[in-house]
Amino acid sequence: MTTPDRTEEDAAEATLRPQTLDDFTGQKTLRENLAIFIQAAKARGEALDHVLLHGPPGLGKTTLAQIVARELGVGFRATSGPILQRAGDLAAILTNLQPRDVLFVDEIHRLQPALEETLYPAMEDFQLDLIIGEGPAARTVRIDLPPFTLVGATTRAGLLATPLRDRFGIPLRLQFYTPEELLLIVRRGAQKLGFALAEDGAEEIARRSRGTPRIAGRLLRRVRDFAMVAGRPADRAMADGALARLEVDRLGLDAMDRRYLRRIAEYHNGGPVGVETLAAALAEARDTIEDVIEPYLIQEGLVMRTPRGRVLGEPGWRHLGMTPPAGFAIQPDLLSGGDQAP
Ligand SMILES: Nc1ncnc2c1ncn2[C@@H]1O[C@H](COP(=O)(O)OP(=O)(O)OP(=O)(O)O)[C@@H](O)[C@H]1O
Ligand SMILES: [Mg+2]
Repeated sequence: MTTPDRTEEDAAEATLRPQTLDDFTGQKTLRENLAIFIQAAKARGEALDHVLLHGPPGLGKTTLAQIVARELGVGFRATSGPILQRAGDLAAILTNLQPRDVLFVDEIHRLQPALEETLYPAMEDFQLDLIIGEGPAARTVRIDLPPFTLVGATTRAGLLATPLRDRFGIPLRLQFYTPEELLLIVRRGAQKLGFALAEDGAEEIARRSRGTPRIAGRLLRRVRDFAMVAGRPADRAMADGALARLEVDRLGLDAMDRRYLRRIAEYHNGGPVGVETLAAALAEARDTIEDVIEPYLIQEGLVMRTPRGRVLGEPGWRHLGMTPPAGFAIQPDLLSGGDQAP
């Protein structure tokens, strides 16, 4: 339920998606910087420099990419790393862009290496090198592209090859949202859905959304369902009951989060334990653990990344209702130079 990854149900998200930079709550510094770069590019009549959006799922990368195109008043074309298979597909998209258009490439870290190399001259000089024909008769033709803005999105910038990362003039990192920001998002969402949500009900949802607008939207829609069926107003008690039934705990963690924490506590005495070991034990992909589960748990201090593996933090033990083993203390050497990706 609280997995920040996109699911089918999130098709309903479109209704809640902010359309303008002003409508976009939170990420204050990022938003202010972006507004300036957009204004300057528009004033010069040039394409905006390439933008890299990175951060955990559900924080607003796709939303921001659409907003950038709308604020620039240009066309928006979207594709994704795994969808693009052949250089020809990418060439077709690039040559069909209008000047200053935004090309959004989601999950850009999953782009094939060969396509990545096609992108380098396209991003840098707005040129495309195409190989025509085969064997000895093959020749390269160079095609001029309209100036465009590539907006790339990735859950971890560390997964990108350095030459690709370096070609983004505007790298932007999205942060988890504060409960106050989420409260604004929940209130606004309830309004858009035409749903009477009491202030304390909104607070409860905001507090338990794992710092993630996608989860806030999802919990909001579910609480609305419970309130409708129960025929009672959606206040704190209603929200609390609904979230408890969805197995969202008081910190907003879901069953998977708790399974992860319990594994470290019960099988590894609090760690350190390697991420591969955890992935195998939990039957989850390592990427899912690192991109989806861990970022929030780390931010909240429930778990820590150390060079020797994951270690349960004191709040992690407390949240599980367990006491740390005797002599539990984080050794300073464990904390220096963690293997955390940038
Ligand atoms: N700042 C915000 N204010 C209000 N709603 C937001 C905000 N950011 C995101 N949302 C909502 O959260 C949902 C998820 O956002 P989005 O799809 O942009 O996330 P994402 O970062 O692209 O996720 P993924 O990594 O899974 O692609 C959207 O429905 C959007 O309406
Ligand atoms: Mg997205």
